[in-house]
Parts: sequence; structure tokens; C-alpha cells
Amino acid sequence: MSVDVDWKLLRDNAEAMIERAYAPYSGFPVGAAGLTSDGRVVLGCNVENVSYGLGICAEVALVAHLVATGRQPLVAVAVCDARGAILMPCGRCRQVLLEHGGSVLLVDHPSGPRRLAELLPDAFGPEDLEAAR
Ligand SMILES: O=c1ccn([C@H]2C[C@H](O)[C@@H](CO)O2)c(=O)[nH]1
Repeated sequence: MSVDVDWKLLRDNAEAMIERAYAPYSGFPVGAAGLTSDGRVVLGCNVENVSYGLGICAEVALVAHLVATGRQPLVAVAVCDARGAILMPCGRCRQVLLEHGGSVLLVDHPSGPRRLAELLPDAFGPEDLEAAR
């Protein structure tokens, strides 16, 4: 199924999540919004913890929302900081997004959306597990 991506809608939803973020330790709230193949918007924000390493990124929270609400493939994701500026997902988040959007996933970028394949080249994937069996 092909879906038109309304990037303004995604960015607005990501920015709205800044208000929900729980980031008392870094002071760096992050919001994320994703579009599913069936046209739904899923959301996430970072959720930090007093045990610093336990904090989760906005994109990981978004994937938890996705899985809890049907787990359709992700087709596009927008992430932003407190100013509403586009934020590129950290390395761990790129791997987490790959699992649910694949290499064709569109990720918002200041110079125009990028495919995840470009942001996470030569990615580790299920075929690597198969290859070693
Ligand atoms: O892609 C990213 C990068 C960072 N953060 C969060 C983690 C931490 O709570 C804060 C500062 O790194 O930003 C995200 O949510 N997503």
C-alpha cells in the first residue's frame, strides 16, 4: 500500500510530543511521530530515568506505540528537538526503526527526507542471523 506523507502533519505531531517528554536529567526533550502503511500516526517522546542508562529515546517509545496499536510497517518518521528543529535519530534508534520500517523507511532530514538505507548502510538484519545457522 502506498501512502502520501504529510510531512507538516508529522512534524507538528512530533513537536506536540515535546510537551509530553520526560527529560529532567538532560533537559533535552525529544518528540517523534511516525506514519504507518495504513495511514495512522504513532507518537513517542523520550522518557528518562534517575538511573541514566535506563532512559529511552523518543523513537523507541514511538516503536512501542506502533507495536501496541497494530504493528503495521512504518513508512515515514519525523523527530524534533525543543525548538521544533529536525533531529536525526541516534544510531541505536536507526536500528530500532529498521526493524519496523525497513531500509525504505523515510526519515525527515533538513535537506529533504532520506531513506533509512542511506542513514544506516550495511545494516545488521535478520538475514545475518539466517546466514550463520
Ligand atoms: O535520537 C535521539 C537522540 C536522543 N534522544 C534523547 C535521549 C536523551 O533523553 C536526550 C539527550 O540525549 O535525548 C532521543 O530521544 N532520540
